[in-house]
Amino acid sequence: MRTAHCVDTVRTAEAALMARLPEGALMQRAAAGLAAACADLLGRVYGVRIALLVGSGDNGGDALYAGARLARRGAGVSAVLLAPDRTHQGGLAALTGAGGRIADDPFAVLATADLVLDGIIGIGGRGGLRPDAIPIARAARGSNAVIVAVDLPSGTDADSGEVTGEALRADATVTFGTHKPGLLIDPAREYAGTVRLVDIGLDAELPSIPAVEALQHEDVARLLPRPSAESDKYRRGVVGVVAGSARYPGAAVLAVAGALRGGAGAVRYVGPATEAVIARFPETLVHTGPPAKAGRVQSWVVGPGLGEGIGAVPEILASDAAVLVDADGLRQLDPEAVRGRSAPTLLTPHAGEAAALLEVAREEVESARLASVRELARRYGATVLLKGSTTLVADPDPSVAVRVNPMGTPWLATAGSGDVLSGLAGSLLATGLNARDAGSVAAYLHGLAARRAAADGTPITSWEVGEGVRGAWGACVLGGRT
Ligand SMILES: NC(=O)C1=CN([C@@H]2O[C@H](COP(=O)(O)OP(=O)(O)OC[C@H]3O[C@@H](n4cnc5c(N)ncnc54)[C@H](O)[C@@H]3O)[C@@H](O)[C@H]2O)[C@@H](O)CC1
Ligand SMILES: [K+]
Repeated sequence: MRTAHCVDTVRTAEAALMARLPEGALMQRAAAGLAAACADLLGRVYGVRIALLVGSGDNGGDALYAGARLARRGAGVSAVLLAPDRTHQGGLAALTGAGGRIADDPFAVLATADLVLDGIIGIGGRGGLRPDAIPIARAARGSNAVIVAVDLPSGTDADSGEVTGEALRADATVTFGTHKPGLLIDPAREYAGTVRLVDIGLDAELPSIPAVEALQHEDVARLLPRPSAESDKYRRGVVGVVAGSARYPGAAVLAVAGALRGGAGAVRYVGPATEAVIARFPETLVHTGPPAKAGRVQSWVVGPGLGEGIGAVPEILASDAAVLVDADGLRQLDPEAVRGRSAPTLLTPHAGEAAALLEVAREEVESARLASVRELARRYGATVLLKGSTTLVADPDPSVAVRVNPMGTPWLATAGSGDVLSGLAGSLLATGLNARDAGSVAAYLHGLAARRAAADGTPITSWEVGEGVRGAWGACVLGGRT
């Protein structure tokens, strides 16, 4: 599991750790890790030209001490001081003592740099880059240098992943002690490049429940259902899929495709697309009457491609099975009906659907994904999976870590991929996973299946994503054993 903590938590943990260490020790650990990561990225240090962008706080201090270490190993290091009268004095002395210098002409230094260390602002920053930093950040980005962000890309918000002004896009970020939520959540995540975590001994001081967490192969392997010797198809769980319409029969087929690969012992399909479903998946149990008469299920998936046929939603919400509501099913969703449920409920909107539920503009959801998913979970008293480039899964209890899916790929932005995801997550619900685990494991398998299918750089279809779930499942189980 990769975990991320918010700034306040990091500050408290750092204070507790610093109280037990000699002064400056923590910054030295950070700088040593940062310098080592730069050396790794560059492949060599001697003769390399490095520009440090140094702001007014300790983030700049980290850059200066790392620069000093690299200068001692033969790099030519120049510091661009953005706030010369408030520069970290110890760091500056270390740099000049090691042969580094202060840049007279920042633009000339940046034009020839091989590597730029962005130490403008770290966790103490508020808002985007200030006007004086913007031309310098643009010159860095316009150069041929590799840009390494210190702790986080300057101008991005550590806690939320929001980018309110201009920020400096990095090729890599070296972060200290723990990930920050913004490094895992778009839009800030896109600015971070490859993220490396430097251990500065903070773990023991951090709370065990992070703000945000991301599953890895072994976590998924641990959560995946496994049938036992006594299992029969009913004990493995039955998932009911209420999807599709005369206009969108394919949504039913794709949701069933996902449901068949999520570990449930049987899939019931209820709706008007029985012929299309049976033609592809003869193993499906089909029913054309109301869902309540379809037979026992442990979970329902309702919504994909329903069009105007959303009349089944209240009936399904009134059942005592776990319920996943997606797509058209999210229209006119009654918060009271959702709140009143005792069985798990998972809502799976994309940004547009989430915006409609929250009655805000889509852009507002996209720019503040973490706040939006938390607000939806709070309002509906349900688990919410907000789809997108970094899919988030929030529990209605705000003290529970929000899961962020690290396995997305832009290739998943293709018609029908959400239908596969909802079937898959609903199937995992039927096997007994709670809503947060079912949603986050489904998003992970779905993303991994898409990545594997698109590994040769060619576009993929939602059908292929469904087909790829088995391979993704296997990769997690095999990877999880190591
Ligand atoms: N606290 C600690 O023990 C450690 C901190 N470390 C480093 O210290 C950083 C935090 O240092 P600070 O608390 O000094 O804060 P920062 O260095 O992140 O920045 C704070 C300074 O930037 C200014 N500022 C705020 N928003 C700005 C903006 N938009 N544009 C320009 N300037 C802005 C503030 O006025 C303040 O002077 C971490 O991100 C990390 O890099 C590491 O050395 C590890 C140990
Ligand atoms: K930074």
